[in-house]
Amino acid sequence: MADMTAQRFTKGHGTENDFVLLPDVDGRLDLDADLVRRLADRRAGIGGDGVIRVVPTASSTEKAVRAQADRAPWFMDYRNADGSVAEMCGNGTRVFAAYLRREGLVRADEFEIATRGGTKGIRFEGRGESATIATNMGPWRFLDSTKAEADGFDSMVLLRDRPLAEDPWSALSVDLGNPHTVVALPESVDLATLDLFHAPEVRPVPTHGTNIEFVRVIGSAHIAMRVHERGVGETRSCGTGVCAAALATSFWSGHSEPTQDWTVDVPGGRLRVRGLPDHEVELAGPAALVADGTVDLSAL
Ligand SMILES: N[C@@H](CCC[C@H](N)C(=O)O)C(=O)O
Repeated sequence: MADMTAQRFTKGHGTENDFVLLPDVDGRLDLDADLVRRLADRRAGIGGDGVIRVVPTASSTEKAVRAQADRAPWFMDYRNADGSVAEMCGNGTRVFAAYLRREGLVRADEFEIATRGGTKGIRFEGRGESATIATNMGPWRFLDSTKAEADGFDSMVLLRDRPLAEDPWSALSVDLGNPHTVVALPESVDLATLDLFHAPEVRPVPTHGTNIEFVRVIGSAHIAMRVHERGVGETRSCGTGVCAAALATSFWSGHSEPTQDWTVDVPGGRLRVRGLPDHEVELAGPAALVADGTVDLSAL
C-alpha cells in the first residue's frame, strides 16, 4: 500500500520570497491551515514564506477557480505561512511557472495559470535558469480612487516601536487582487533601519488585513522597498507589493498609469514593473527551484 504521508515537494524562491511547492496532480491532498503552518515552519518544517499546491484547475473545490480551467489548466493554490489563504502571490506566479515548465506540465513560452485573483498570463523571456519570467498581473485599482485623486493618500501607518506622539505616515491603498498599503517614507526616515518585526498599525483598519510596503525613491523610475506581508511578517520580497509600490509612486509623481518601466529593489533582489494597456500591470523577474525532496507529513 502507498504511504499516504510521504509527500513530494520542491523548494523555490523569487527574489528570496520562498515557497514550498507541493505537486498534487490528482487533486487529493488535504492541505489545511495546520499542515501549511507546519510545512512553512523554518525550524520544525521545511520553511517558507508560503506554500503552493500545484493542482489541476479542474480539480479545485473553488467554483471561481474551476471556471478558469479552459484557459489555465494549472491552479496556483497559494497559502501564507500562517495558514491563511491569499488571492494572489506575484513572486509565486514565477516560481509556479518555472516548476510547471521544469516538470514538463507546460511546454510553451507563453501560457496562463489560474489563481484566486483570476487568470494570469506568463511569458518567459529567455531560456534556462537565468530566464526572466514576466507575469501579467491583470487589473489594479486604488481602493478609494476619489481620495487618491484628491489627497494622494487614504490611510495612515504607524510602526509599533515609534512613539505614539510622532505623526503616523501617510499611505495609499492599492488592490492587486490582494490588498496593499503603500507608505511614502519621509526623507528623514532610513528605510534600512525600520523595525518591521511587528505588524505596523494601519488606520482605518483594513477589513481583510493588508500587506504594507515602505518605499524610498532612489532614482528616476527606481525605488527601494521593504514589506510586511499579511499572514507572514517581513519578507525579502513581495511581487504584488512591488507592483503596488511602483504604481503608487508613479501616481505620486503625477502619472495615473506608469509611463515607463519601474525598477524596484527589495532586500532579496530586483524586479521590473511595467504598465500595460487597459489598466493592467506586468511584473518581471527571476525564479529559482533550489531543492527537491520527500517530506513525511505525519512527522511534522
Ligand atoms: N509574497 C506574495 C504575496 C503573498 C500573499 C500576501 N501575503 C497576502 O496575504 O496578500 C507576492 O509575491 O505577491
